[in-house]
Amino acid sequence: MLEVIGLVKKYDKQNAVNDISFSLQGGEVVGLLGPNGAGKSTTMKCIVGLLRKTAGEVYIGGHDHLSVEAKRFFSYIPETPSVYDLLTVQEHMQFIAQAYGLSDWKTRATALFEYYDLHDKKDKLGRDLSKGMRQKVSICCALLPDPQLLFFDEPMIGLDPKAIRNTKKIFKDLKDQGKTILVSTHLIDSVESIADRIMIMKDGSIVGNDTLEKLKLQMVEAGYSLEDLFLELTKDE
Ligand SMILES: Nc1ncnc2c1ncn2[C@@H]1O[C@H](COP(=O)(O)OP(=O)(O)OP(=O)(O)O)[C@@H](O)[C@H]1O
Repeated sequence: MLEVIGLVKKYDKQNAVNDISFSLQGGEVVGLLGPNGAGKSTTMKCIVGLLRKTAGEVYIGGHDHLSVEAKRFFSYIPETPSVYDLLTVQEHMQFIAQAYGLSDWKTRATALFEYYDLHDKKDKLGRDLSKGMRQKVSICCALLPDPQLLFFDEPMIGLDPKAIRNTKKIFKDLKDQGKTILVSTHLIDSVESIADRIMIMKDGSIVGNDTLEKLKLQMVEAGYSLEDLFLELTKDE
């Protein structure tokens, strides 16, 4: 579903992403973990085409990531969900439907509003939404075209415990629907319960990449927790 080969991103002379390669199979949920500044957001933004990569190749659904064909496969939910101040929640969906040329989107939008508890908010303006609601609107907009692959950048930041629990449930449901998900975070426990695989980034490189099952096995043998392993792999020399 996603293949990243030798991705490099330099800001001036600094290598923010340092020749990384990885892939995601269809239906896999992968957590991209790393401390602040590790390069997670830069990696994601290069993959979705918001930042120009310095080198490397990225394929989505077998297509170059910048092609229209690739764009039909995925949605990206940014760290700070930005909504249009003067569009209502319903108008956000209409905007996405028109941009993607979706017919018969209203039934799907209504179902998404029901599911994400936005039904009574559908006439609210973007500027009047809380951070949690903005995120839900952002997720509904992302799901309206029914993408197979979803990128979430730091989805738990700024959410209260209830909204964090809801977001975890959303991941679980999307996983059950067979979606492929890459989620970047520095909050380990936010992905521990849903990720099939964890990739750990440090200083622009991937320093750990394994299934959660194998990682847990290694951790139990070594008497570690996932947090211990994360701190060990990302510690400064
Ligand atoms: N626009 C930019 N110009 C110059 N350097 C940048 C820019 N954006 C990010 N960087 C640098 O690139 C490196 C990777 O940053 P990035 O935001 O990708 O990390 P991150 O892992 O997402 O961190 P966080 O968890 O804090 O969001 C950091 O050293 C950062 O200072």
